[in-house]
Amino acid sequence: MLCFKDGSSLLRRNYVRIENHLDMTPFSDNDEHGFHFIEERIICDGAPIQESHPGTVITPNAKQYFLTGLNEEQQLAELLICRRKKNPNITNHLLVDNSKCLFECLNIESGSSTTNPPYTSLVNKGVTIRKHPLKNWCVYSNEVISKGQFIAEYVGVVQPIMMIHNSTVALNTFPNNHDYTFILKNIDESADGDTHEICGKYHGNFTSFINHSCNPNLIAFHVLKVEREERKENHPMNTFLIKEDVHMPHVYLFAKRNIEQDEELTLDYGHEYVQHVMNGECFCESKYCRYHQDP
Ligand SMILES: C[S@@+](CC[C@H](N)C(=O)[O-])C[C@H]1O[C@@H](n2cnc3c(N)ncnc32)[C@H](O)[C@@H]1O
Repeated sequence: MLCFKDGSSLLRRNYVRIENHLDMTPFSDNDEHGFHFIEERIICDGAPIQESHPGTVITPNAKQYFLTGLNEEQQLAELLICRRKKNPNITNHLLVDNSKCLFECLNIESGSSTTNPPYTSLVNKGVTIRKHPLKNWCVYSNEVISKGQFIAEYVGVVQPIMMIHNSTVALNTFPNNHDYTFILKNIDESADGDTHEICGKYHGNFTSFINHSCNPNLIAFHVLKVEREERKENHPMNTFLIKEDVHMPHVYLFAKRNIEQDEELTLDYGHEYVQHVMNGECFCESKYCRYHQDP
């Protein structure tokens, strides 16, 4: 059994059981395809880290929602902003700005240690990774998970998108043809498209092995970790950001609905990905599958 920190908590460890019912090949840390379990994302050398946007005001017309009640509107959200500092006036809620679908979470349970980031994984019993004849490795929950629960951060190597697309050697020599990239949403409006991605191919945690489903039970949020905040008198939140990394948000996975024990954890990779990277071949077996056609 592998044991690793999930990147969300400095104290808590998530447990991963590896099972391979097909050929009993052990999947280990640093196995034949060179996968290394890591605890936090790695920023690749040369990736420009932009810290800017002084005075960006977040959520001027904010509404309040609770994390455990994600609704359709929230599920469409593109960005979750996570403050490191607590605002004593606001407790346990998310704020949504409809115009940009900004999420803001405050005071999410962070454990007893002050060094803990705001998220502590609520998944106590960890996950099991098993092989499937068509999808290869799959991740299953070892416990019942409630809608809205935080699962883990998608970690890997953060790199400029061009790096992997130019690096055909790396892609072609990899012993399997699975793809492990997560495009980061660039929220810098002056920038031309997305610039960075997280590659969980060689370095990652169990989230690298989460497969696509057309009816997923997880949802990914792009999270900006606010390093510092300042008081601003006229602002409804009384705060504004003075430092954020707009190119490299963190990707946090949450339960989109209640999940049963031993249910496979899945995400919707999006049409572009399934069409172009998976050639439209989806084995999610969901009755809502967008790609499977009955013979
Ligand atoms: C991030 S990896 C997921 C883990 C992967 N199954 C493995 O064995 O390492 C993404 C790759 O898994 C495969 N995959 C994920 N979801 C799938 C699905 N619903 N149907 C078929 N293949 C899938 C595709 O090859 C895709 O590029």
